[in-house]
Amino acid sequence: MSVSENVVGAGRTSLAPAQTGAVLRVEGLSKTFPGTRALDDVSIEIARGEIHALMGQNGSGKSTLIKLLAAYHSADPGATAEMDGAAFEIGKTVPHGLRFVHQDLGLILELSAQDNLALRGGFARGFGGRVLWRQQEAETRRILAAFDVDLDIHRPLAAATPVERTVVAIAAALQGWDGDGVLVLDEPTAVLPHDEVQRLFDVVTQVRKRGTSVLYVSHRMDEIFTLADRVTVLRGGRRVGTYDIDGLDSRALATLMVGNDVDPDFRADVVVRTDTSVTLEARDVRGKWLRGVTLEARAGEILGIAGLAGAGTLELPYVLAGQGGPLASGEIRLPGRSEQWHDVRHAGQLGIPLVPSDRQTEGVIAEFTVGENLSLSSLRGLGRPGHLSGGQERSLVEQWSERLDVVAAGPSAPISTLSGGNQQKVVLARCLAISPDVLVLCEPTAGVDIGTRVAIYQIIADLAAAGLTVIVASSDEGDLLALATRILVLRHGVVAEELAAAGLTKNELIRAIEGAEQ
Ligand SMILES: Nc1ncnc2c1ncn2[C@@H]1O[C@H](COP(=O)(O)OP(=O)(O)OP(=O)(O)O)[C@@H](O)[C@H]1O
Repeated sequence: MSVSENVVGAGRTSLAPAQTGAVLRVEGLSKTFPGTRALDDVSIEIARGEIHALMGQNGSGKSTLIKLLAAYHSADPGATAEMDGAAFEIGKTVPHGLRFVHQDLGLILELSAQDNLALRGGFARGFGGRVLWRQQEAETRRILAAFDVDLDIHRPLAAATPVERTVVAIAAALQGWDGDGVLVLDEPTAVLPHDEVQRLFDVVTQVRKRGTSVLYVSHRMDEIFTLADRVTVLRGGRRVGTYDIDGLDSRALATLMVGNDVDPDFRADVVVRTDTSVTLEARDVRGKWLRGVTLEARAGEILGIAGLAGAGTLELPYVLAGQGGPLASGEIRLPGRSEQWHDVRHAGQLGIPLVPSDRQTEGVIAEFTVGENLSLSSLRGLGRPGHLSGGQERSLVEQWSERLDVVAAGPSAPISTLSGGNQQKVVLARCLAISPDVLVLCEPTAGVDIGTRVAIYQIIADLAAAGLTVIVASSDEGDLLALATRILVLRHGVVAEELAAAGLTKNELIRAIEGAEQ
């Protein structure tokens, strides 16, 4: 399907690509890594002023395509590329009108918004190179005003919300450049809570109104249907096609990505247990955001934790796993093992595995291989005391890689060569490989594709059916609806509502999270 065959949906602010032409055109793009053909003869055209989604399963080549556009990787010979009709050497040069916000945002969190913008765009300087701070401040405010954010420009970004940081990264990318071009956003909402996603959409819509096209990578289907005009789907490094969003529904899109029928509204068939014994109790849990949470969970139960940013949702899993930091307080016990209560600051000794929300900094050890990352928690149980059995380690790694369908060149491949979603699968496998009785998950499917997501839901549901207690905190309502048997909704650090998950609709859950009247 060529760009000119597409009609952009009515009611959107962009023009049909046929009327506007392509601002970016790439043809015949391939990339081979040792042992992996990450992209194979891919073509893509971005129309002027459109929001163009790029979707595909983990490892389908989305990040590779973006890294080639950014000239981070070199391309295999044979590709051609044009920006605004001018040819450029893809993988070697980056045209002026092509800007990027990568997943890690590329910001220095110890510095303020003003300093971060100046580091990219340069400081306003006067005589003798002296920094003109007043001018610098005015320029920072001018840049950020375009995005309608109320941000303290002098405060370190560490204290800003995730969406504020994302906005600063977008502003930094667009600095010194108004109008035509393409802004590439690589999974900007991977771990943004629901309310902040809407704010980011507003920012993206403003960017488009300036006439800038957006190439938007995301695994979240609802975002694509809200925001995008067209979508290019990759599968196994090849382009499946480019489609008008208005002609698709989520099941059709999921099926294009995976290659066979997938139900994006999958709900795990987990039996609600009230007859089993309580396996985890926590009382008066407090922290940076938490203001006194008391909860209990039973064997075979999947307890969901929901809430807006700042409600303490994403802090709770860390505190329960003994990683809540110096502000954490409260008590926890695992009655299946002992009646003794433990201070949550020492809960680490209970060995509750945690799938952390930020796999880059907390989940994987970048210098280790796939196998080493996966077997890390299980080493004590492999072989005789003091003697690690290489054979047992290999078989553990093989078994879990297969079970979670980890796409890697092999167990000895560096973890950094895996796609983001496949790294997440390795982190999950590491936690499951120790056969825990209680498992705590924070954003378990961040950056994970729809097919794998459903596979992960099914594995967790099967383990719960066999007696595992699961606590799952997520900013993605889809995770909670697919998995949980019961959901605690946190507001302002306390449990504001408890919902039975059976029959719960997404709107009901969102209303509860936002604290609106039911
Ligand atoms: N530097 C590298 N060395 C070797 N293989 C790599 C490298 N970078 C990516 N790959 C491989 O290329 C393939 C495509 O990876 P890529 O990161 O582009 O996928 P993706 O679609 O962005 O996935 P995700 O949604 O999980 O982020 C994968 O098989 C990956 O393991």
